Amino acid sequence: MDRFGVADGIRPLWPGAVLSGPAFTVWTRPGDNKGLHAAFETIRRGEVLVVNGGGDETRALIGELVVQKARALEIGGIVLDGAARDVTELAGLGVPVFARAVTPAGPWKTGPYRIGGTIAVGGVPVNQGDWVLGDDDGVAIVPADQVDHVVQTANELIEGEAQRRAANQKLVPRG
Ligand SMILES: O=C([O-])CC(=O)C(=O)O
Ligand SMILES: [Mg+2]
Repeated sequence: MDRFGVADGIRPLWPGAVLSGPAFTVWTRPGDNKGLHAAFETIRRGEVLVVNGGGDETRALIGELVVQKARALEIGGIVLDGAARDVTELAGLGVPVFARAVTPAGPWKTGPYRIGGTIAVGGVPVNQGDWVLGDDDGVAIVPADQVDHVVQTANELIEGEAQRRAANQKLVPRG
């Protein structure tokens, strides 16, 4: 995607977290998680909860209890342009969670919020149903209408990288 689509400043909260699934979008007032609880009323198995929390780093939108809910509902994971807490427990729960920051301070729970529609995470636009990918390097968003093209291009890149890897293995020291 010409190096676009990568969410700036959004990091995995535990090593080895891997994420792949369609976006379920939420906008929330910075530091307020009422909209996340509302999202859990309709989000479906495999969908990735993607939240624009205004990039706020001072109040955790989720922690162990919210992620326990996510695990029970078998959602694909959580991506926050905002903060989280309880990171030690998150690693044990195994739900892939990506966020901008970690803070011990909890969230407000009064709203307002919006569910669905176009939001942004890390400066990247996200629509309901866009494909969300995450690993130890960070998060990328693939627009729904580009998924087929990106998968094809990625397979070509994988093939090219296999050739580069094989060529690298043939290198020997000079002199
Ligand atoms: O209190 C909250 O809403 C966030 C939190 O720590 C949890 O989900 O465990
Ligand atoms: Mg907690």
